[in-house]
Amino acid sequence: MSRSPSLPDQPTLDLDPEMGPDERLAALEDHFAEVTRVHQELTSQLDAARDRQSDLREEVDKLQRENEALKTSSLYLATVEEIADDEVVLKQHGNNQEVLTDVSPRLADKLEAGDRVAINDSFAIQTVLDTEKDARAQAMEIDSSPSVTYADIGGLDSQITEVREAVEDPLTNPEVFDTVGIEPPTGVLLHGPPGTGKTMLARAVANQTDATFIKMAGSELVQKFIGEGARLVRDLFELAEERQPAIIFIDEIDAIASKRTESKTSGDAEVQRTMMQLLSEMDGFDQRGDISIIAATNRFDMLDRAILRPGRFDRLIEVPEPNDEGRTEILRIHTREMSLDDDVELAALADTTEGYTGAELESLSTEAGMFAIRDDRTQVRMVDFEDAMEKIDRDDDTAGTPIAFH
Ligand SMILES: Nc1ncnc2c1ncn2[C@@H]1O[C@H](COP(=O)(O)OP(=O)(O)OP(=O)(O)O)[C@@H](O)[C@H]1O
Repeated sequence: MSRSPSLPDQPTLDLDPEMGPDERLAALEDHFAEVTRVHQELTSQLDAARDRQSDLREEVDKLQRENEALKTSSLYLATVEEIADDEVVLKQHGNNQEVLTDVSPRLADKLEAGDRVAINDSFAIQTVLDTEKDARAQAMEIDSSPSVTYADIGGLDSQITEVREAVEDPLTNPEVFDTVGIEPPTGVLLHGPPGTGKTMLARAVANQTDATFIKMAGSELVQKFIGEGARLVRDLFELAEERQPAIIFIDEIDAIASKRTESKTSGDAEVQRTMMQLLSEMDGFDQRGDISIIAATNRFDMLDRAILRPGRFDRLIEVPEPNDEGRTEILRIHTREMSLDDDVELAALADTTEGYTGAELESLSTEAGMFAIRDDRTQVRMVDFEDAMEKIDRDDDTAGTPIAFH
C-alpha cells in the first residue's frame, strides 16, 4: 500500500488591531492567495485519491472474479491412504485410481490416513472434508436417550433375559466377567421375521444402560452410499467410541454380509469391502471399552458364516413371531392408552391373530381405533377389532402377500 500524502496545513489569518487599512488589505490578500493555494492542493490530492480508488475498485473486481472462478471449478473427492513427509497417496473416489501427490505444508500437519479430501484436476488437495458433516450424519441414526423400555416389549421375555446377559451385564457389570475369567460376548445377532421387535430390543437395552443408540441400516450402506460403505463402517465405530457408552445397531446386516455370490461385479466387491471393514473393526473390538454391538437380520439363512465366528457375532438370539400368550401381551401394550369397551377380550383377539407379528398387532390396534372414530365413538369395541382384521385381510389379499402392512 502506498502511503497517503499528508494534508496541507490550514492557513491562518492574523490581523493586528494596530494595522492600518493598507496593511490589513495586504494581509487579507496574502491570506486569500494562501487559501487558494491550499484549495488547489487539496483538489489535486482529491483527484489523485479518486483515481486510486477507481484503480483499487478494478483490482477488487478482478480478485472477486478470480475467487468465484476458483470456487466454482469442480473438485474431485479422494481418500488419503498414506502420508510420507511432503507426499501423500490418494485414492480417488469413483474410479479408485491411486496417485502420489505433493501436499502443501499448510495441510500436511492436518492430514491423517483415512481423511476425505477435495482435489483439483492436478490432484492437488484443496480442502480436507469434515466427515461429521457428510454421509456420516445421513447414514446413521443417533439417539442419545432412547425411550423404549423392556416393559414396552411383549412376548419376548426369554429374549430380553438373553440380551440383558449378553449386552447389559458387560456394560454395567464388567468385573463379573473378569472375576469369572471369561470374555463377554462381542456381538449379538438378533434374527427373526420383520416386525417382531428386534430394533425395540436394541433400543431398550440402550435405554436401560444409559447408552447412546447408534443405528445404521446395512441396505442403505450398499444402496445409498455407494463407494462409502467401508468408510462409514469405520466412522460408525469411531462415533461409538466418541459417544460411549454406546450401542451400535446394524439393521439388515444380511445386506453387507451375505454368502458370497458367484458373480464378480464391482457392486459385490464393494459389499465385500464393507463386510471386511466390519469384521476388522469387530476383531479389534475388545480394546474399545463401553461399546456393544447388536445386529439384526430376517435373512439368517443368507448370512456369510464368517461373521458368526467367535469374537464376532457370537451370540445368536432368535426373535420369532409371538405365540398366543405373546400376542395377548403385545395387544395389552398397544391398547393400554386406548379407551376400550368392556366387551374387548384381548386373549380372544390373540387366538384369532395367529401369525401376526408385533408390528401387525400394533397396526391392528390403531386400525380398530380408527373404526371407533369413524363411528363417532370414544370407546373401542370388539367389533372394531373384527372390522380392522377384515380390512387388513382384504388389504393383504390385494397386496398378494399373507400379512404385510408394515
Ligand atoms: N414384541 C413386541 N412388543 C411390542 N411391540 C412390538 C413388538 N414387536 C414389534 N412391535 C411393534 O412394531 C414396531 C416395529 O418393530 P421393530 O422395528 O422392533 O421390529 P424389527 O423386528 O426390528 O423389524 P425389522 O426387521 O422390519 O426391522 C415397533 O415399533 C412396535 O411398535
